[in-house]
Amino acid sequence: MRTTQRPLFEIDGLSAALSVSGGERRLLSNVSFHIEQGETVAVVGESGCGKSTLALSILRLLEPPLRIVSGSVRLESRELLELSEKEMKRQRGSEISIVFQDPMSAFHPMLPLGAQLTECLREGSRRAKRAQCLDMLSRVGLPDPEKMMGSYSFELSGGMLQRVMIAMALLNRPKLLISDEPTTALDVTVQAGILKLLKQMQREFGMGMLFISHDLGVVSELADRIVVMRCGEVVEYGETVRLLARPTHPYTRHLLVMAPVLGQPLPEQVPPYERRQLQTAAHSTT
Ligand SMILES: Nc1ncnc2c1ncn2[C@@H]1O[C@H](COP(=O)(O)OP(=O)(O)OP(=O)(O)O)[C@@H](O)[C@H]1O
Repeated sequence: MRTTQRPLFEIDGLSAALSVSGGERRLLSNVSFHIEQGETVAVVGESGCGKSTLALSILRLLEPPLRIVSGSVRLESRELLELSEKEMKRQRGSEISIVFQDPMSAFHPMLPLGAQLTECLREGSRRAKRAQCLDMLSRVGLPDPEKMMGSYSFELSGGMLQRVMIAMALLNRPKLLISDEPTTALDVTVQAGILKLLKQMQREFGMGMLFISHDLGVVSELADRIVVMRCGEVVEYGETVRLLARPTHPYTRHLLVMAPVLGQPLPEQVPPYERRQLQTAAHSTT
């Protein structure tokens, strides 16, 4: 429910484009939504719809030929698109953190994990930083944090390394955590554990979470509200329970049919002829 106060995080009319010879191709068109403190908002859509472009735009990490064209991105009323690069650098990793899809590529293979974790902390003595890292590693459910600090990324399983990445993202207690397909690269058996951990950490720290996924089934467990994106545009946006029970846009219905985890029958509101079409489409692509 929208309060009268400004939300924790707000995107308004955000558009981004890719420069191509003779013009531009829109990758995000007029994207708007907000996230309250302690709330999870999921952005869902198929590959190529612009989810990662959105995450990188929020962090101002888009590189040419990609660029933000217009709009506004506010964290606690601060306009991120107007900050200097130095100010924005300070926001990243402290006020807004991100957990990426592939934990293996997020760490330097030749540096012990402990050194990479402590590097994220700006204040405090070496000893205090180490203590903070050990505390966070145990909070994310890793056994033997001392040993973990001296380990290298290639020595850990994907699931364990994803937990280290989550610990790293949370070290500075960010106000907003962006999770960009955090379980896609992992075994099905460890996915549920990582989702549970993210939810638990979010509750513990009271932060807002933007959860990016191609899978409506995964986000149905986690999100308070869902933003459905297609070809860079928001086609539907609403509370999870309502959106899953009564999707209004045909594309949302299509994603529902494609969501294996959800395993629910199609909502009654989908007319019979459309059900047949959607089910046939789902079967023909699997
Ligand atoms: N650096 C780039 N150069 C050219 N095109 C790009 C670049 N980055 C993204 N795109 C294009 O922008 C569109 C959106 O890509 P984006 O990675 O944001 O989608 P996505 O929804 O995150 O997809 P996925 O789930 O596969 O990561 C795609 O058509 C993609 O090909």
